[in-house]
Amino acid sequence: MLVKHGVVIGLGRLTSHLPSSSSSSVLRRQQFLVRALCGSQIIRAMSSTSEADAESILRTVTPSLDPKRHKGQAGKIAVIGGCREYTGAPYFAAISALKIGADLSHVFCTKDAAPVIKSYSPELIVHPVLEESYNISQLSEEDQRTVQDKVLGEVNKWMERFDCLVIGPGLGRDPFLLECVSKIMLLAKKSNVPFVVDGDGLFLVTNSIDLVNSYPLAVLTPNVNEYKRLVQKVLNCEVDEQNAEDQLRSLAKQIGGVTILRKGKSDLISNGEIVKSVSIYGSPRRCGGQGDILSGSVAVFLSWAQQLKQDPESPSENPAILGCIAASGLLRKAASLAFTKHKRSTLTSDIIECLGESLEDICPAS
Ligand SMILES: NC(=O)C1=CN([C@@H]2O[C@H](COP(=O)(O)OP(=O)(O)OC[C@H]3O[C@@H](n4cnc5c(N)ncnc54)[C@H](OP(=O)(O)O)[C@@H]3O)[C@@H](O)[C@H]2O)[C@@H](O)CC1
Ligand SMILES: Nc1ncnc2c1ncn2[C@@H]1O[C@H](COP(=O)(O)OP(=O)(O)OP(=O)(O)O)[C@@H](O)[C@H]1O
Ligand SMILES: [Mg+2]
Repeated sequence: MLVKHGVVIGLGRLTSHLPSSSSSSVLRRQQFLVRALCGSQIIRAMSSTSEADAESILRTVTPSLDPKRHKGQAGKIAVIGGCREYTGAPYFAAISALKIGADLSHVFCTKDAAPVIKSYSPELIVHPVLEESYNISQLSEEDQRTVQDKVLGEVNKWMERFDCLVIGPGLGRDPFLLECVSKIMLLAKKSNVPFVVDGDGLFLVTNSIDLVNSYPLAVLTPNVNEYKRLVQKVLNCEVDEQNAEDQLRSLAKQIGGVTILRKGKSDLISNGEIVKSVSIYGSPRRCGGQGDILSGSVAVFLSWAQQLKQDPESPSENPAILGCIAASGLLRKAASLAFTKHKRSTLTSDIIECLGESLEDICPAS
């Protein structure tokens, strides 16, 4: 629409110097060419614009609060992330999942990060199971393997209970830890558990693309840096802003049809076939942690969209695409509301506080 307006204004400017009553064939031809050019721009802009109706998708995928449902049916999410440096990111992702309506939210993090994350919230179930190199470097190779098996055993005993994992917020880049996480991805794939890969999970995946290649239940949520690295690695070229939609489609196709949510001024979403955008006005504040809210939210909406799939009346679109659109729309609405209240001091926690009110506005609880 904005592009359309831009073109219409441009047309007015371009033709304003031409006398409207001119009978000169040259002038008439110029006017015709200008209109034809601008007209085709409008058509091109409209046909390439694939803005999703995020509010309507939010209404479709959000389940009603049915008293017959038991704990767990509205979603069990697990975040794999949280290390010495980063405790905020996994907390933001996990608490956002609960605030949107998931029933249970787990965090699998390192031993150092666990007490800190627990102290942020008693609502989260925190497993201090991940290990970093500095803790095991004095061990023999065999003992290191035993530690890794123990970590994987701890995660795997829960795996089938989860509706979706979020892999990467605040994970860090420790090599031993990332090796364990790559094996956690293999376990999730074996159990057909969907996962959202974000933050340092994307660092891991970009260097080992096979971890997600052709897994239809994988969603990648890169920010500007993470996207650049993915494009360079997978497509062997630079990011092309002029052909952003086509490039995203090619990237998702090249990784075997995984869903990619490219974060930015507009969020762009593709599974290698369709491309959708979500451009609802959000917030001009770019404080850290908003991507973590998004990854936790995608996990919840994806799980809800998966449940809907069992209903023959359900929308035919891929649950991962629906989950991404719903999460992006809700985050932007909450960010906008938080900014109205807090202006320059808006923080990620303020946006999390607005998730409930924003969802309520679209899908009232009763
Ligand atoms: N409150 C919290 O706890 C929050 C924690 N957060 C968590 O932070 C982690 C990184 O995510 P981010 O978004 O800062 O990564 P991004 O924009 O690609 O990098 C920016 C620049 O930093 C650099 N760099 C990063 N890590 C590096 C490393 N280990 N060692 C060396 N360089 C490193 C990076 O360099 P490059 O990747 O280009 O080599 C780039 O230049 C991730 O786990 C995220 O979840 C966020 O969610 C926010 C809230
Ligand atoms: N320039 C922008 N204008 C409006 N919204 C934006 C802009 N850039 C990002 N966003 C919104 O903020 C959300 C988070 O994107 P961002 O690029 O900040 O992620 P991130 O860097 O991974 O965040 P985090 O700090 O949590 O790691 C996106 O879903 C998007 O909707
Ligand atoms: Mg991030």
